[in-house]
Amino acid sequence: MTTAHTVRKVGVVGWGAIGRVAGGALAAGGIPGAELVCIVDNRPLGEAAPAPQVSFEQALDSCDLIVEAAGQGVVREWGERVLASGTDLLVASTGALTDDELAKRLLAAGPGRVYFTGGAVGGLDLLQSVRGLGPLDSVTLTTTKLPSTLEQPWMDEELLDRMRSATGPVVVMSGTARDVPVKFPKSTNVAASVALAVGDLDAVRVQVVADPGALRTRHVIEASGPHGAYRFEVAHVPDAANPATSKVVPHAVLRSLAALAGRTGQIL
Ligand SMILES: NC(=O)C1=CN([C@@H]2O[C@H](COP(=O)(O)OP(=O)(O)OC[C@H]3O[C@@H](n4cnc5c(N)ncnc54)[C@H](O)[C@@H]3O)[C@@H](O)[C@H]2O)C=CC1
Ligand SMILES: O=C([O-])CC(=O)C(=O)O
Repeated sequence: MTTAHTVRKVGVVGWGAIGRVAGGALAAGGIPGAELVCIVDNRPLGEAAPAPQVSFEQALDSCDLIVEAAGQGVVREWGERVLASGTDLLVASTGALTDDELAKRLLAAGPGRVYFTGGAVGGLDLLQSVRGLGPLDSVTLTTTKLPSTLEQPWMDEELLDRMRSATGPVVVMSGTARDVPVKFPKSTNVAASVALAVGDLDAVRVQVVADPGALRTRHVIEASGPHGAYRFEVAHVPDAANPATSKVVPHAVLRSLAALAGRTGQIL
């Protein structure tokens, strides 16, 4: 049986390191079955943008899929309205889901559907599959980045000094996937993504490490339980303009869009 496909009309919210690359590829026809219809950003984008810059409300009128590539605040502020308007939402800032109430509301909202991109980490599909065998005993994530990408307004001078003068790795926070993405909102969404796969924010122990030698951003996921042991390690080249974000992330968004547009064979 053949299925009639409609072209997904995509709006990108956030024209930064992720949005520009993902939106640019969409505008160039890189994802069969999906087209870039509009862009939302709180900064003026000028003539060079490949689709009209519109308000969020206008985007909801013209799109059937919104890609969030702007920050956790946008998911908090707009997530439910996107879904209630019947528009699907692909979320990059998964850290917003550490708020249980918001997560419940988003997962219950509709008729639009919410999706999460795997972003900078791999292995989420397998970790999600493992849930079928029962709970894991231990899940850890260690994220190592350049110190400048981890500086936060809540840090005291002593910690900032240690990070800035470090000659080797410095642990800047240890916590759970519930605590960490709130403290590093632009840098540790991956912790929430691992927790989404495992199904438990509190079960995922996270270490955030600042390392002046981290020319590549590393994420190491280790998990074990009665049924097996799992280890996924990535070392990404950071985006040149925004080294907090790994260069691969817009391509993870594009992969998610290809799956949603449903035009290619796909490992889901
Ligand atoms: N799941 C994952 O693995 C990853 C997730 N992220 C998430 O994606 C977000 C975006 O990442 P990048 O593109 O690297 O950031 P970026 O800082 O390069 O770009 C963000 C863009 O969003 C715009 N923006 C911010 N707030 C807005 C608002 N309220 N309304 C409209 N536009 C707004 C900014 O003006 C900017 O153009 C990050 O903040 C982070 O939460 C980032 C990297 C990996
Ligand atoms: O891009 C990365 O490596 C991870 C990142 O910034 C995030 O999870 O927010």
